[in-house]
Amino acid sequence: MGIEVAHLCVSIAGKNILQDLTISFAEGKRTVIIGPNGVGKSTLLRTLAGIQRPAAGRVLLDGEEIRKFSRKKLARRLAILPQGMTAPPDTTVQQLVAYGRFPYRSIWGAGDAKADREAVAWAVEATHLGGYLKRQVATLSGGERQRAFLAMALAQQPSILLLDEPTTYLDIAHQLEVMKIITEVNARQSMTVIMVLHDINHALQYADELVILKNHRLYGQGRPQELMTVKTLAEVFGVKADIFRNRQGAFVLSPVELV
Ligand SMILES: Nc1ncnc2c1ncn2[C@@H]1O[C@H](COP(=O)(O)OP(=O)(O)OP(=O)(O)O)[C@@H](O)[C@H]1O
Repeated sequence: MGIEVAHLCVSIAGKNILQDLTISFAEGKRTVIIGPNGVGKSTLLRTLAGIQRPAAGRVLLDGEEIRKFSRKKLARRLAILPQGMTAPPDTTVQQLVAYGRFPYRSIWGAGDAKADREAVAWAVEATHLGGYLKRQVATLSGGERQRAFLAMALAQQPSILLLDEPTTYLDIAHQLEVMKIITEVNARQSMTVIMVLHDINHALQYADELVILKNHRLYGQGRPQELMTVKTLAEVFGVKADIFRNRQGAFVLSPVELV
């Protein structure tokens, strides 16, 4: 069943940020949300995570209203990695990743130590952080830090992973590394991944499905090859572009000029 929104409207500070969105997110797939700056992509992600309350409409997880889930119950199903995460001073990578286990602790702090160890070990392995466990998060490079926060989210063992621009500020090799980790986790664990990306070529390469927002509404949802056309780029981003296939057979987009 997974996660869906029905006639979702969100207002912030008296402004309508999302209007009448109805979207069912494909279970076990990678959905990429794209759209112009300020259209409401991060707001949609926060609303899916239960952080932002809808003004109208519903957010459903397995057919149940998300607001009915306790914080811990929700965190066992769903993890979000917002933009610009920072860790408390002196936090080590090991401690950071272990924070991901909070939904599995009782109010007394007790948990299943073996399950915690296994989940942390798996998250560390998936993100290739084995050599960094004792390092302070503050001393990591941008790419390492992003992997550390990703590991914390993975340690939650969610079935739905929400990522807000996970490759921002990373160089091209580290962008690919993060996208590869996300792709592997999605494939091996059948984890539903919903992420906001700005790079349209990454969206084309890594999305099973695209959700495109325009003017705070749903412009379209579907397979990248079908939805991401020259017409869509002109209508949504106001950009004229060439689209062609690279040697791997993937679609690549080259912006040419403003419409
Ligand atoms: N706490 C807030 N107070 C006032 N306005 C807000 C708040 N949070 C978001 N907004 C506004 O809501 C709109 C949508 O913001 P959001 O961050 O969801 O857009 P976005 O599509 O993710 O943008 P970007 O691509 O620039 O990251 C913006 O106009 C933003 O200024």
